[in-house]
Amino acid sequence: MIEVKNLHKGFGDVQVLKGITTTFYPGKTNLIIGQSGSGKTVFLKSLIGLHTPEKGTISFDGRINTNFTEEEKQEWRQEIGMVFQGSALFDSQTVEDNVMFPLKMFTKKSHGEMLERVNVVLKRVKLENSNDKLPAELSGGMQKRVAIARAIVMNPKYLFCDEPNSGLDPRTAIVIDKLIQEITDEYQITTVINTHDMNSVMEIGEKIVFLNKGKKEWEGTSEDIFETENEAVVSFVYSSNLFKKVREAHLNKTK
Ligand SMILES: Nc1ncnc2c1ncn2[C@@H]1O[C@H](COP(=O)(O)OP(=O)(O)OP(=O)(O)O)[C@@H](O)[C@H]1O
Repeated sequence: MIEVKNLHKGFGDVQVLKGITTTFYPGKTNLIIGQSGSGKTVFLKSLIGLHTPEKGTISFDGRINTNFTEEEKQEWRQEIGMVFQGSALFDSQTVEDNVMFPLKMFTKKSHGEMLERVNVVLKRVKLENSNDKLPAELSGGMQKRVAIARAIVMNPKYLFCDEPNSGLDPRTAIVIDKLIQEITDEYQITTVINTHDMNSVMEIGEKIVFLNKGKKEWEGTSEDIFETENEAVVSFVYSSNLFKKVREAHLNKTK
């Protein structure tokens, strides 16, 4: 569980995050949405410790990250998995080496043990038999699977994803979203995803936090988002005609 309390972060005179309070539970896909510039990236970077809060706290299962000793910080880093926009794989390394990287970096396992673990996670993302391929030989969707395998190879408690399905066609994007949701549930990971993708909101939004100008404007589930009267949420989420129609149909059905 990640508890964010009254989080403030700014740069110079510009206040970006203005007192965000929310809780993310294990086993749930938590989505951060909001207009460009609303503070989603600064929020995610604060969660992974790249920004230090000016005020407020972020605690990981009761442990406040700004209070960590160097040793605790090292331990906590190993509890975190990350999936970046564009997959961020090492182009000159094979799939196997990409996925093995965190194990080599953080553990003293033997090569055999590492390989065993790599094969488990590659199987989980349905990429068995791709060990020797280079990223360039894979489709965008397969590259994302490698990135997910690498993110979970250390068996993380927390998973952070920045636009995990950017650049994918809608069908592949949903497959990747569902994979993240299944893994989150299976391993009871606390997963936080930054997204622009309204399909993701509808498909895997178990908890959605809507940021507006650095404040938490609204939070709820993908079901709640159909029913909300919050004007800022409605105008953002239902800005396309397609989603407007989906919402109208849903509301008519439940009347
Ligand atoms: N390191 C920084 N220094 C100064 N200002 C910053 C820094 N990082 C972000 N900002 C500012 O914070 C605001 C929020 O940026 P952020 O990148 O978090 O938005 P976002 O919601 O992720 O946008 P997008 O959807 O376009 O990625 C912007 O006005 C940005 O210019």
